[in-house]
Amino acid sequence: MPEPLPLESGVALPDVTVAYESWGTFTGDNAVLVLHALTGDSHVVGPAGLGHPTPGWWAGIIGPGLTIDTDRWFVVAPNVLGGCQGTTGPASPAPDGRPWGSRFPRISVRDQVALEARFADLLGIDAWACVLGGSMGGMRAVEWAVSYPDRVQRLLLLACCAAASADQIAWASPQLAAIREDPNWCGGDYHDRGRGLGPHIGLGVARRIAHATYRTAEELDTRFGRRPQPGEDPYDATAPGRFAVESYLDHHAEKLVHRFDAASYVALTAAMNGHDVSRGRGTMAEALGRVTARTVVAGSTTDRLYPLSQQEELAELIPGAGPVERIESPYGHDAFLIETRRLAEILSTLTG
Ligand SMILES: CC(=O)SCCNC(=O)CCNC(=O)[C@H](O)C(C)(C)COP(=O)(O)OP(=O)(O)OC[C@H]1O[C@@H](n2cnc3c(N)ncnc32)[C@H](O)[C@@H]1OP(=O)(O)O
Ligand SMILES: N[C@@H](CCO)C(=O)O
Repeated sequence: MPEPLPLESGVALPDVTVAYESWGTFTGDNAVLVLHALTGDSHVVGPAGLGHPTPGWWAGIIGPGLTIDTDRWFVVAPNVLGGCQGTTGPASPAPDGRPWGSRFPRISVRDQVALEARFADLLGIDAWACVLGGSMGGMRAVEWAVSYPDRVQRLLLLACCAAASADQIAWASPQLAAIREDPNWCGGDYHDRGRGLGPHIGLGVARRIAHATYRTAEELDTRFGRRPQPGEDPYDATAPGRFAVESYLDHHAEKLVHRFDAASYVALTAAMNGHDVSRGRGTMAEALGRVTARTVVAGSTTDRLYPLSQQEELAELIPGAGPVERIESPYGHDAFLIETRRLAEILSTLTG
């Protein structure tokens, strides 16, 4: 970006880069903005590989002939400000050439959206035909519709909230502590210490905590029960092995540690904690009353982290939004990534 980005904190962030992916052709009124979740990225469509750590997280929904048909829509997925997939974040070089590290300024969901609005300006997109996102992506989507009502024509809010709750901040708290108390955190200035010398243990602990909140007690019980991980014995007195569910969480921790930066995890989690679309805008009803987009709100019936009551609040206070579209799923919060058939059904009411 040619100009520094003024942040809510009063700091101006220089040399901001936005990395993004897009599919389809822009015809002036067909742009769809897809906003990823905490550890997601711009890779919404396509296989893993070629620099992409995970396969596209909505590959079954977006593409030629699919629900968001890229023969019709121009789909844009930017990587978030503060993340680690190409858009400026704590691991990016500051103007002095060294990683920002602890010097990376505090950012908010509003700052992330302000950058995305500038990015839209650069692409020549005055208004999005649709903005959609789940979880942290949903926080940005609702912030977009409140900050720039005339730039959002349709809105899909998935598994998200109008303001982070005390419960969500509480779950984030041990995750942040695990990273910051890892001796390799080094106050946030570990990026130039060399590969393998970051706070990987802390990030892994954070992911284990988070991943358990993304799923449900019932699913974990049904799927893993009290089974030991094959070849391991949790009752071995000298070298206790793991239960299968522990091994499962270890696996998700290890995968994240290999693809994600701990300082981004901290910066993004802090931004999510600060999310409150009504901050400085009167009551929640007044803030959400600014939305003019045709809106659909959807949530998972078993989401214990972003409970359906949060989506009910959004649906109730956003003018014209119908009742919440319920995603009946055993998968809790992660339903917005897994239940693609139901998601396609919900999306087609907006983009079909
Ligand atoms: C909107 C966004 O952009 S969000 C970002 C999306 N991507 C991610 O978050 C990546 C991390 N993954 C996840 O969060 C979830 O796996 C999802 C939501 C993407 C998919 O969920 P599911 O399909 O239900 O996958 P699930 O949670 O069962 O995990 C499967 C993995 O666990 C492994 N696993 C299952 N049981 C065990 C066990 N007992 N021990 C070790 N590993 C295990 C599987 O082998 C599989 O490994 P792989 O992913 O390396 O192939
Ligand atoms: N699996 C998702 C869940 C958070 O919404 C992520 O890692 O971003």
